[in-house]
Amino acid sequence: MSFLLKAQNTWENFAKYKINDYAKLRNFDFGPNNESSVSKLSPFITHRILSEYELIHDIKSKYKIKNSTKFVEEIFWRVYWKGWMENRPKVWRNFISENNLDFDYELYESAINGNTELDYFNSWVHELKQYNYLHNHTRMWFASTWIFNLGLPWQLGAKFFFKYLFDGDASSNLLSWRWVGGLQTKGKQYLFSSSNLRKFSNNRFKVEKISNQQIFLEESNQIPFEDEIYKNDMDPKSDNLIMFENDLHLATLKNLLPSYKKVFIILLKNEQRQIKLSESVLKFKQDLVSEFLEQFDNVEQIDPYSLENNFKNTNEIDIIYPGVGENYDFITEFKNLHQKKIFNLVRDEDLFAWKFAKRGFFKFKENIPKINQRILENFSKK
Ligand SMILES: Cc1cc2nc3c(=O)[nH]c(=O)nc-3n(C[C@H](O)[C@H](O)[C@H](O)COP(=O)(O)OP(=O)(O)OC[C@H]3O[C@@H](n4cnc5c(N)ncnc54)[C@H](O)[C@@H]3O)c2cc1C
Repeated sequence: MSFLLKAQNTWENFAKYKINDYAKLRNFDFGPNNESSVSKLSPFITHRILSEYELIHDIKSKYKIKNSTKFVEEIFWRVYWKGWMENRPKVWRNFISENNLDFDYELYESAINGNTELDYFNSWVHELKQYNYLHNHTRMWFASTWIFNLGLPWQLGAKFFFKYLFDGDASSNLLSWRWVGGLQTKGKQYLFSSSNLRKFSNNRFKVEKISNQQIFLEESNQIPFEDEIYKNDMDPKSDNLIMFENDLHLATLKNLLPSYKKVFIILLKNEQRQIKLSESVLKFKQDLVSEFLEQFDNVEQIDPYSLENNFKNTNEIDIIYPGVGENYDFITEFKNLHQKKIFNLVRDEDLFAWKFAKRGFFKFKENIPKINQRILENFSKK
């Protein structure tokens, strides 16, 4: 079965049979081999096999689901994190350039190998490596244990997640780790109790006491707002287009791509990444790209190293804007090295929603009805 079909089936099944219980059950992690209360759509949403906005549209117009507030809100957490990062891309740049971390290397090694004294933590490490996924509550417990119990740098935890998650995403991952650590909502750390762990793991993890160290993370530099991104739109400006594996949204790209002379897809290799990915994640990404390629005659995957050669005689290139993260860093470096002009194509719904993500989620949430309205308007034009 194709990934697109698998994604659509998973979504349909969830929307028809599970979304009603989502608010009640979403915090329970019943374990990787048990029926899940959450959608497990994140690997697809992260690569835009399904888009956040089409899910919202389906909920409102196709399935007409009434009891969906909590699920819609969670989808909007993703949109909010994306927007927050677009408004403050320096957070990503600081994260990538922070290489002088002071930590206990032996403890770090035992953490990433699942050999610590904490059985529950070890089991999450093995689960992450085996399934390339963790439930949201488990991600919160994991990050809290990593930072406050083991005393390891949050940046290394975020990189460890990137390496193994099929849904690894610059904004959701980084900002969630910062949120757990108390950097995102200043002074508000995420700590959990043994009773919380016992209840929401459905009695799988029974621990006497969760011990934490007194750790207070601080950020020395101010993080300025940036607004360059809002100068973009979705209109083609050149004859050639570059896209990346984290936006393969067939429904909205199928009309756009044939209008280009040539479209190139780039999937970065580990040598070109600041954060190295596991073989399984790279393979998953490659499989998604290969499936996408089959849909078009003028789309070709190219080796990132051959970019210079392919664009020897071209100065202007459009890209499907991949968001703050490794892909955008790569293309920015290429642009600067070879003096190219790059035009970012950014979707209207993204631009519309992101501008509300300058402060906390609760301010953003007040604007969800406006964003929903915009989604419905845009879908009715298509
Ligand atoms: C430390 C930490 C790291 C994380 N790293 C990532 C990451 O790299 N990529 C990623 O997509 N999510 C990340 N999340 C958010 C969240 O855990 C996952 O999106 C969710 O668990 C995916 O499972 P699901 O699709 O079954 O979620 P569901 O509960 O079914 O939610 C549906 C969709 O809503 C979005 N969503 C739900 N909860 C959140 C949330 N808290 N923040 C942002 N979006 C959310 C996702 O797109 C998800 O697929 C992280 C959370 C934490 C605490």
